[in-house]
Amino acid sequence: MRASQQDFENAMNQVKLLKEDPGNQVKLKLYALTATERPCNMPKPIVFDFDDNAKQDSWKCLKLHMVETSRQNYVDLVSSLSSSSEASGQGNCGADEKVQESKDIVVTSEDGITKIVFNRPTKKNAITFQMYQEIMLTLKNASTDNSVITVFTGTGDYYCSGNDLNNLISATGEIQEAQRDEQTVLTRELVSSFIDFPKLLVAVVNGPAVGIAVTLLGLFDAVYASDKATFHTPFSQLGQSPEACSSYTFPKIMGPAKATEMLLFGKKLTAREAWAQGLVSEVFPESTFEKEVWTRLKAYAKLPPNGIKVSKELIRKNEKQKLHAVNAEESTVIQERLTSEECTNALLNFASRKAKL
Ligand SMILES: CCCCC/C=C/CC(=O)SCCNC(=O)CCNC(=O)[C@H](O)C(C)(C)COP(=O)(O)OP(=O)(O)OC[C@H]1O[C@@H](n2cnc3c(N)ncnc32)[C@H](O)[C@@H]1OP(=O)(O)O
Repeated sequence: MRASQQDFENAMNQVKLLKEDPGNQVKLKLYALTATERPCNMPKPIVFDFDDNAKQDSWKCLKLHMVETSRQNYVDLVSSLSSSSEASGQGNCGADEKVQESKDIVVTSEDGITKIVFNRPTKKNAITFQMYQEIMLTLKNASTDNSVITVFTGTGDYYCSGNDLNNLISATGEIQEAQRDEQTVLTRELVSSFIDFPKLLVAVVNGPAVGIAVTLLGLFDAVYASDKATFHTPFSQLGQSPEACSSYTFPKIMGPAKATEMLLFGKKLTAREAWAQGLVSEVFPESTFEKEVWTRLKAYAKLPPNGIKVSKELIRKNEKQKLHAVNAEESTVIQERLTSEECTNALLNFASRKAKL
């Protein structure tokens, strides 16, 4: 069946909704296929010297055939573009239905950069169970979308205050036993998705970072920090133990003695101290932080993506197995810690507002 005028008009509208630019070659082809729809001032071709009526009829017939064929070709081409755009859109985090809808994790994709924003400023961007799920889904999508770099950052004055300590506490202020397992499983799965993430992963640390928001940084490829950022892992104060492979990555990055200060004593580092210890790639003055970092990232995102991907793979591949083993081991300890009296008291104290860092 030939494409109707309506099919053709629908296809013209569909082109405007394509998620990806089809490129100049395709655009030219689409333009050419609409030529028969546009008025043409060129004289009609006189091939044979038949009488005028016969020429008119034959021209009308030819024109109708050209119009129908062009319409059909146009509709077919747009249809193939739409389906390939949808297929790649499934891996496009910006286009993902759930992630797009979330208010606490905001995802955008532009200039080759997938930006994942902790967006819960009234709670200092603390990570809820729902946010754990959304981050994992976003990373999964970002690993196959068109972006070159994936960036985490925060809204408001904090980068992220870590795990939401209310994840385990009921509305009446009691520890919810059933949530302990969920917390352990989610933490392990989240960390796994960072270990396996194949593309460049960059943290733009706009303000204080606490707990798991800090430990995960050991799995990033680059960490840019504002000079008002701080880095704090108060596990001992919370009766907890390190996660996100930090029991392995931190001693490796900064040496065991400095890692002990952070992970065991809960020493809070300034951005410059974190840089001096190798956890942060570069520190920027707060006044120029956003501008400088995003200009730089946009330039990096123009680098050939496949070269970057294989280079990251080379740097990380020998560590992956070890990191997964560490993740598993840390999860076992976290599970134990969550049932400990020390941790229970710390969580209840936080819930009753007796404790703050
Ligand atoms: C529990 C199992 C964990 C397993 C996985 C392990 C994960 C590791 C971690 O990440 S542990 C979490 C570490 N984070 C913390 O301990 C931070 C706790 N928060 C604070 O100490 C303070 O809120 C602060 C220092 C981050 C900020 O203090 P400030 O005085 O500037 O602001 P408020 O305290 O008034 O905070 C504003 C509101 O935000 C809520 N909030 C902040 N952080 C968290 C958090 N991590 N979890 C839950 N809620 C948080 C805070 O309670 C305020 O809420 P309110 O306005 O309703 O009172």
